[in-house]
Amino acid sequence: METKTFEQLFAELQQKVADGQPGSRTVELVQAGVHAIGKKIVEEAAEVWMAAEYETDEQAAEEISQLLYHLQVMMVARGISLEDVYRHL
Ligand SMILES: N=c1c2ncn([C@@H]3O[C@H](COP(=O)(O)OP(=O)(O)OP(=O)(O)O)[C@@H](O)[C@H]3O)c2ncn1[C@@H]1O[C@H](COP(=O)(O)O)[C@@H](O)[C@H]1O
Repeated sequence: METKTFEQLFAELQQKVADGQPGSRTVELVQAGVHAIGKKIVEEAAEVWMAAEYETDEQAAEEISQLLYHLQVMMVARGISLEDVYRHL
């Protein structure tokens, strides 16, 4: 399976939102706004916690990928770049 890096995913999401790509969940979420995206982040974070405590490595990894995806959606919605975040690492 072809894998996608964090940077590649971010570039893809930015492009989809810039194009307003029909059928894109990312475009839908960005249109729904920061409040709706924030709720998804909290939900996914809880799922990461539960998966890490009670599920397999594979399930935990999947939940982590969903959390990272939703964090990137929030960044796109707020116009925050990878560099803006990396500066704090
Ligand atoms: N990495 C992800 C990704 N991770 C999670 N998700 C979405 O987040 C959902 C996970 O949330 P839930 O388990 O809560 O699912 P749900 O209950 O259906 O969520 P709700 O719609 O009810 O809020 C999944 O069903 C996916 O729809 C993602 N959607 C997209 N991506 C990537 O983003 C790219 C762009 O996607 P689109 O914008 O949809 O084209 C894709 O190529 C993917 O690589």
